[in-house]
Amino acid sequence: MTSRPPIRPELREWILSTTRAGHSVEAVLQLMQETGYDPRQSRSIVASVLNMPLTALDAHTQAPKGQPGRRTRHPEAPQMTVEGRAIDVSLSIESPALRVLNNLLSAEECEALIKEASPRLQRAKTVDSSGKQQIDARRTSEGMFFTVGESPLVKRIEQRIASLLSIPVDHGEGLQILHYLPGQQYEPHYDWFDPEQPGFAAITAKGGQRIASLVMYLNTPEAGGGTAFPEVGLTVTALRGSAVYFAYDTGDHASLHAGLPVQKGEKWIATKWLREWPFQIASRR
Ligand SMILES: O=C(O)CCC(=O)C(=O)O
Ligand SMILES: [Fe+2]
Repeated sequence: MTSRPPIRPELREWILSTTRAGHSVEAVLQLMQETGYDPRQSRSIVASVLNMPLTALDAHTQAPKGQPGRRTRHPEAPQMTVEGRAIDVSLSIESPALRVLNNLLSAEECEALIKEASPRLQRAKTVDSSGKQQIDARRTSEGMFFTVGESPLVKRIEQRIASLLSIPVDHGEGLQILHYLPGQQYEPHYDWFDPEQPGFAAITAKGGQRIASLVMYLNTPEAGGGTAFPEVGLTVTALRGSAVYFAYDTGDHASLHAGLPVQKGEKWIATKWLREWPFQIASRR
C-alpha cells in the first residue's frame, strides 16, 4: 500500500461543510483544482473524507454532465417471466409509475430471508440531513441491511430484481429488512432525496439519486400493515411473496407513501432501493 499524507483538518472540515451546504462533489473537486490540488489528489482526498470508495466517486463524477442516469423498466401486465419464474402484474398505475407484483418471491424464500435477517435486527434508522444514519421516531420498526450479494439467497433475489426491472445489480442499495409489531408504522415519506437538504451532495455522491423502490412482503400480517399511497388513494395489501414497485423523479409528490400501522400480528418486508448510477461494487457471480 502507498502511504498518503494526512489530510489537513481544515481541508476535511471545508469538504464536509461544503457538501453539507448542498454543493455537489463535482463543485468541490473543481474548487480544489482551482486552488492547486491536482485532479488525482483531490479525488482521493474527497473520497476519503466522504468515506466512499474511489471507484464509486469516479463512476459518479465521470458521468456525462447534465445527463440523466439510468431508469428502471416498469414491469408489464399481465405477467413477466423472469429467470424461469412467472410474476403476475396485478395492478398498474401511471402516476406515479407503480406496479403490484404477485409471486415475486416464494414462501420458502420469504421464510429464509426472515431467518437470515432475524439475529441482526436493530431499531430502524433514517438518513439525516448531514447524511448520517439516525434513529427516527417516524419509523418505529426494527431493521437490518444485507450487503449486495451477501448470501446465495440475497444474490438470487437481487438478480431476479435486476432482470425484472432491467437495471444492473450494482445500481441497488443493500437489501433492507424491516420488522413491524402491532402499532408500529412508517409515516408518510418520499424515498427520493431532497436536493434542498444540506446533506444531499454527500448522500448522492455515491450512486446519485434514488429512482425506484421495491417493497417486498415477506409475510401476511393478520390485520393492517399495508403500504398506502395517499396521493393516489391506494393501499397495497401486504401479502407474502407479493411486492409493490414504484418509480419516481426527484420531487415527485405522487410517490408519497407510508407503511400503515400493523393492527394484529407482525409485518416483515424487504426493500430494494435503486439508484441512477452504480451504487457499489456488486460481488461477481
Ligand atoms: O412498510 C412499508 O410498507 C413501506 C416501507 C417503505 O416505505 C420503505 O422501506 O421505504
Ligand atoms: Fe419508503
